[in-house]
Amino acid sequence: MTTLDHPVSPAAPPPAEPLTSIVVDGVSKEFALQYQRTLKKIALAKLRKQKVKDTFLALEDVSFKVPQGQSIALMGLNGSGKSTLLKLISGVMKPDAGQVLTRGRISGLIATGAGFHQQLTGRENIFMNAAILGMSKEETEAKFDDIAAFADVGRFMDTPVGNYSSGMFARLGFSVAVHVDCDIFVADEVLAVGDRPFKKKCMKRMEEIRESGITMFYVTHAAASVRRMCDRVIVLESGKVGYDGDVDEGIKYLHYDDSDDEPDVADEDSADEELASDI
Ligand SMILES: Nc1ncnc2c1ncn2[C@@H]1O[C@H](COP(=O)(O)OP(=O)(O)OP(=O)(O)O)[C@@H](O)[C@H]1O
Repeated sequence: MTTLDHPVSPAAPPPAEPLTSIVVDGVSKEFALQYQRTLKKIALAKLRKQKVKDTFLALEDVSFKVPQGQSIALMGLNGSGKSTLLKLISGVMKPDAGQVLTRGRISGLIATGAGFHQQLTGRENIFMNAAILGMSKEETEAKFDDIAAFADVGRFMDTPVGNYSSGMFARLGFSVAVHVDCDIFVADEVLAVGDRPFKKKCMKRMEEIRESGITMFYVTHAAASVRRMCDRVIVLESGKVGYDGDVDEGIKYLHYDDSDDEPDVADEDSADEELASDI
């Protein structure tokens, strides 16, 4: 990942045209699929003239630009390449072809608990995670009470996160991510974790992030929250951009509004609708 010049400064006068926040230009990412794990199995497979490894193109020639302040829902079926694209944008991974350019500081949540150390306490992990996201110790100290209040893990703040439930883990990670001053916020299915009150709090916070002019790029399957929070939908299909444009058209494109959904899927959708309207 390369950085675009001139990070957004709060002191800068508002430009006539929004600055470009993210450029994804002809990006491809290939993964190696290892069929045999041990040396013995590899040797046996080679003797039997079986394939020991293969490659898989998770992203193929993906291109788009995002203006500063736009809020994008990255959608698509399981395995279509959403998380991989998010990792390339956040700089966790490098593309094999093409380039990704971003402007300013990036924060967000790529994987629940990524960068957390099981043996360290919630408090220690907040400081470590915040440092990874580019916050100084003083900055973290100043925001610590807000981060702790948002995570709301109570007395568990001073116990090792290895003893946390998966929801508590997610709350802590999300809480640090949303308290970082950033220009781009990326998030992978944040609303898929946590209980209902926490989901509500996350959505509210994400709305605040959006309203503050931060570029948002997040993966979701929830049509109602996309309608509420996004200006644009990008749909990935087997690693390629299948759709890029208006939100309502994007949801239609995905058939997420079809009335012949399975009952449990319809329930999930109406819960999402309810959650979005609750806020
Ligand atoms: N490190 C890796 N090694 C090999 N294959 C990988 C790796 N990471 C991802 N893949 C493969 O790349 C494809 C895209 O994965 P990715 O996680 O980006 O999809 P996704 O759209 O986020 O899926 P989901 O909705 O299930 O989270 C999948 O087939 C996955 O198995």
